[in-house]
Formats: sequence, structure tokens, C-alpha cells
Amino acid sequence: MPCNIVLIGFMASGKTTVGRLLATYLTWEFVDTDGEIEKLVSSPIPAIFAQKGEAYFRQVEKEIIARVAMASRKVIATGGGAILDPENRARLWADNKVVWLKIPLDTVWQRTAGDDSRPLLKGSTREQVEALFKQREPYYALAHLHVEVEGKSPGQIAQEILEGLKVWLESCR
Ligand SMILES: Nc1ncnc2c1ncn2[C@@H]1O[C@H](COP(=O)(O)OP(=O)(O)O)[C@@H](O)[C@H]1O
Ligand SMILES: O=C(O)C1=C[C@@H](OP(=O)(O)O)[C@@H](O)[C@H](O)C1
Ligand SMILES: [Mg+2]
Repeated sequence: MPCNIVLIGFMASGKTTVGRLLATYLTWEFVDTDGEIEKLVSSPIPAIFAQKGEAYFRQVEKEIIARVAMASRKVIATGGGAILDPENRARLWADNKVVWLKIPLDTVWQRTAGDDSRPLLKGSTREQVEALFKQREPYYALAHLHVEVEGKSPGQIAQEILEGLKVWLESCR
């Protein structure tokens, strides 16, 4: 029976950072779908986008999600665009708890200034990123638990997730 916590949210909301910490608190395994993609393709994300394109990246992302969503007692950090695909959503939501790390767009911008690791931010204007943000928000809002990240440390956010999922977590022990 899958019993995973899935972190979703816009780029730089802290899915990877908070997910890793949350997994240590729970003594569960941590999986980052972007990390799994990089391992499978043996290439960093910017190189995958540059050499093979976004469509290829999404195809590999989908394969990885099909695999990890069936795991058990794992904290799964997704990439910010993973929830756009309806099959990904069906797999991530099935028997798992999905948590939205909700970040203001201004904070995304501050956190990623000078960071070249996210091709969709690097190659886009602020207006384009804002459009992506608004397009994705209704899908993030489908999460079981919404956590505002602004002004909180990764540890505080991880604690808030533990508190919010307390009853469900009892059934996963
Ligand atoms: N709660 C937080 N407060 C301040 N900085 C954070 C917080 N969470 C993450 N960060 C920083 O923001 C950046 C993006 O975090 P990351 O975990 O990679 O986000 P995501 O996986 O959602 O893209 C990193 O530099 C990370 O250290
Ligand atoms: O939002 C997106 O479409 C993407 C988010 C990235 O992950 P993070 O959300 O961890 O930055 C990574 O999957 C890729 O660059 C595409
Ligand atoms: Mg990440």
C-alpha cells in the first residue's frame, strides 16, 4: 500500500530542501524526481533541456513518477511542472498525501537570481514566468495540504507538514 508524502509547488519553493529534511525527521527514504531523471539520463537537467528538449525531459519525468509513486514510506520531491500531466497527477495522488509548498512569485525571483539550474526560469521573462505560475496554481491547489513557505525555515515547514498529516501518518507506521 503506497504511503508516501509528495511535495509539489513552483520552482524554488523548497521541495528538494524541505523534502530531504522531512525524510530525516520521519526516517523515511527521500526521492527527488529530478535527481532520478539526472541519474537515468546521466546528465544534468539544463543539459537535458538543451540537448534533448523539454518534451524528452517530461517523458522521462513521467517514467520516474510511475515508478516512485508506487513506493512506500518515502518523501517524494517532484519538479515544479510534474503536476501538469494528468497521468502524473493520478499516480501522485493515489494513496499518497500531496503537499503544496506555496511560495510568492517575488520570492521565487529572489531565490533564483543568478541561478542557471532551472532552464524554464533562465530562458524566460518575468511575464512568462508569471504566466506559468498562474497556469500551474490550480493544479497545486489540488494538494491535500497547503503550506505557506514565506518567512519560514525549512525545519519549520517540515514540522508544519508533520503536524498537518499527523492523523494520516499514524496509519503509515
Ligand atoms: N524555507 C526556505 N527559506 C529560505 N531558503 C530556502 C527555503 N527552502 C529552500 N530554500 C532555498 O531556495 C532554493 C530553492 O530550493 P529547492 O529546495 O531547490 O526548491 P525546489 O526543489 O522547490 O525547486 C535553494 O537555494 C534553497 O536553499
Ligand atoms: O517547473 C518546472 O517545469 C521544472 C522544475 C524543476 O524542478 P524544481 O521545481 O525542483 O526546481 C525541474 O524539474 C525542471 O527544471 C522543470
Ligand atoms: Mg527541486
